[in-house]
Amino acid sequence: MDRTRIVVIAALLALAGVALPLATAVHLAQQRAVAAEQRYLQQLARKALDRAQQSFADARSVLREMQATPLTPCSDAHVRLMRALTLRNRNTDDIGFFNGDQLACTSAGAAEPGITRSKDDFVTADGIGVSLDLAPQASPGIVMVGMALGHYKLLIHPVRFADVLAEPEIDLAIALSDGRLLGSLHEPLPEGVRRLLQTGKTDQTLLYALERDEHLIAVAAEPRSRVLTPLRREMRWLLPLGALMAALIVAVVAWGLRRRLSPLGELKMAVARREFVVHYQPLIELATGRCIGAEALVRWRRPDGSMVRPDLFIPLAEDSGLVLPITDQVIAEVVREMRAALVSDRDLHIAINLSAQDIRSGRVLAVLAQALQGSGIAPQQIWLEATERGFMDADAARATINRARAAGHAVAIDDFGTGYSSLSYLQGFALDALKIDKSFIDTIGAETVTSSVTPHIIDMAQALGLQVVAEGVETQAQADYLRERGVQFAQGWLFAKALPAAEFLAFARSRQAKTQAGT
Ligand SMILES: Nc1nc2c(ncn2[C@@H]2O[C@H](COP(=O)(O)O[C@H]3[C@@H](O)[C@H](n4cnc5c(=O)[nH]c(N)nc54)O[C@@H]3COP(=O)(O)O)[C@@H](O)[C@H]2O)c(=O)[nH]1
Repeated sequence: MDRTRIVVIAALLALAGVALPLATAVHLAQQRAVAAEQRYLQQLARKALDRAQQSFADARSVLREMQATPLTPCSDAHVRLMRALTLRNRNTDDIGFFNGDQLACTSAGAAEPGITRSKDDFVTADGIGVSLDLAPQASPGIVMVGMALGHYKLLIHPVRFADVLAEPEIDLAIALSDGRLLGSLHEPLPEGVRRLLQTGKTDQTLLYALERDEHLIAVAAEPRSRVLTPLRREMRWLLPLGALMAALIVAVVAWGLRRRLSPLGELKMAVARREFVVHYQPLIELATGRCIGAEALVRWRRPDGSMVRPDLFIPLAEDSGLVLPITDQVIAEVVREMRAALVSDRDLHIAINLSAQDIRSGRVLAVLAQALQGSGIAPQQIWLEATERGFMDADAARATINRARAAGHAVAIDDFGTGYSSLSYLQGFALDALKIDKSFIDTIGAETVTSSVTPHIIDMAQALGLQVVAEGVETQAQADYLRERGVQFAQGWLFAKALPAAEFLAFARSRQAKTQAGT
């Protein structure tokens, strides 16, 4: 994935990371505010139902007391008792005694003649007859609820059934289970609440709670706009929390982006995606001009097709330990690309660069053995190169070199002369070849201080029985000089740069053809 795509994805993630917690905070605040209001309405509805049940219970006990009195109906004492009970009981507004269906007297005294008893709308399980919407002749314009037992009927003002302390915007109402209104806190009752009592449903503008018992339904309702107050309260703490979460997500995204776009992050991804390719720099036998093999040189091919030179990422790969999987990928590529050529030409070899860590751990040998298994490539056809840095841990290096050679590989010391090791130090290691660094080859023919070192390195290497490879040969004069001094092999731009597999194989074939033709 290229940098632009990564940045775009990170920006989208950051945007989502801001939007999501903020939207969640608002949504949560809304839910909590609605739930809080709902709970409050539920409490009010419960209280209203309790209040209505209390009204019924009080009425029932007054009626029973009157039923039980031995006083002569409508006598002074009887009327006094009815008045006393009316005054004492705040759920009773008037009591009447009926002779047959004619009202004989009330708590106010003898009744006007001709007032007949109205019919009950329903009878409770304990025999109390309830009549709604009574219009007593004694108090015109007022609608009352009547409750009757035997000869007695008492009147209750409807507001007593829902007489609960609540804010003015809240509507409280009590109805019979069939929806007929018994009483409400405010008059007139809004249409939405009336519909709610009758159908159990209403529009979205109301927030409400219902409570029921066997006979009654209590409703508490308020306009949905009232939620704004608790909503603001919830937002005061949830929004900062959402903002904090958003900031955290943005910080994590920014951190991830920095990591991902850091050179190490990019290299890790490259390893995971196996973005490494191998080029092959031909190795020439100076005496014959024949191509006897190649050095495998890794390149990092970025998703946009650009190639990154190894000296730009190998040091980071070595510092981070990523060089180990990179070596593994180089081995796999060499086997995949060179298998056929190596099997058909047993004189051909490929040299693979090992890092200091590969040499120290020695695990690369198992990886190599497994890659070669069944490939038909002879271990002798794979040379291993290590720089002087790989020899710092002498015991580990010695063990790895010995195991590599025992497996059949030739081992060369690379970039010789650039480190601190001397030829005598190298005597302690069983090596096959020494590659003289380009910086020494560059001095050939030039009158520099280090010019005299190059023939000395060649002589000492030969004395130690090592094959000598000259690196970075760029001129024919250098090649001639090296051949005259007995250096067997050379590589460098004089012959060819590092080439992709197919080009290298074509180069090797044409070189073979030329040497066979004797040119
Ligand atoms: N651990 C591993 N290290 C590796 C691997 N592949 C490469 N490397 C190391 O990276 C360094 C740079 O390599 P590269 O850019 O490929 O350069 C090589 C040649 O292209 C260059 N060269 C060869 N001939 C000439 C020449 O005539 N002139 C000139 N200016 N440059 C030339 O030299 C590099 C080869 O170096 P060496 O390995 O020392 O033979 C380099 O240190 C590589 O070792 C890998 O797979 N693993």
